[in-house]
Amino acid sequence: MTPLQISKTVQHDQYNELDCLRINNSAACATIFLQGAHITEYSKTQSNNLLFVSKAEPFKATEAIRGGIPICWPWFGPHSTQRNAPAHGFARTRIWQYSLVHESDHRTDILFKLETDGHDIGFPYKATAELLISVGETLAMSLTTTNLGDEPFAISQAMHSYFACENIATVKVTGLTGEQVLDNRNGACKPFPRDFSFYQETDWTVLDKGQPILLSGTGRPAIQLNRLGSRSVVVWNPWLEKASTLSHFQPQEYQSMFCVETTNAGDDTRLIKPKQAHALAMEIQEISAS
Ligand SMILES: O=P(O)(O)OC[C@H]1O[C@H](O)[C@H](O)[C@@H](O)[C@@H]1O
Repeated sequence: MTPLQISKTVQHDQYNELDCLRINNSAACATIFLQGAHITEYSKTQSNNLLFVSKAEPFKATEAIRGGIPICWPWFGPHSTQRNAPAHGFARTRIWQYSLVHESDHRTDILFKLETDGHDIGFPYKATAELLISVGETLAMSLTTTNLGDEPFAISQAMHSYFACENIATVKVTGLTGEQVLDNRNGACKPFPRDFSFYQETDWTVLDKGQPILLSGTGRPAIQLNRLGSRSVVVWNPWLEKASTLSHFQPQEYQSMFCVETTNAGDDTRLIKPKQAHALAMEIQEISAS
């Protein structure tokens, strides 16, 4: 397909089996796939992609992309009761509708929308998920869930952000002073270290107060992660052994990625009443060379 210029800063393109939008403004460029409303590239002008995407990713229809920022919705992790429901919900393999809502020289805002009609496996409710992705000096994303039905429902969710790094051994996660940390591998609770480094398989849900988090030692500018509507973060690296069991992933790539996921997970699950909405938002900001 020849890319179609749909506005000054947005092109509609295709990569392998998937349609995508390519955004280019004076501050940054980005690639967002319509399947999953899935951003795989965010690069400030003259910089590298700050998101990790696996070299083994085939970009196939109905298969979740390994890397970027998968949207896990309307549940995170395994479904609480239905074993046959897909891990991390169904939003990441659906095609979302989009509209360009704002464009200037230095910022482009696109709104993605997914609607459920009560017939989806694991989620018998009517709802919309609306994801605003704003590409500029910072990358801002806001995911609003609205209950369109007559009964309340609970959701857990994530912006499952894969960050790129040169060497996992030097990465530091600072400011995540969780009061409760759950090790998702074995259910153990433990304190979260003040300055966290990766040295083994890590899969933690940290319940916190939603404060900013600093990601540094990545071999590129440090990142500040700001959140709204989130009092939990999932910190994940599969390390070598688990990496070899993952789809669309080369085992050694565990050294060049880590996930610090803006979530409503664990005890931070949210109840949404009829006609009400909940928004989960984050902003990723490069702050300096590290
Ligand atoms: O392989 P996926 O379904 O994309 O999940 C990848 C990972 O996502 C989260 O970080 C979970 O906490 C992990 O337990 C899971 O392994």
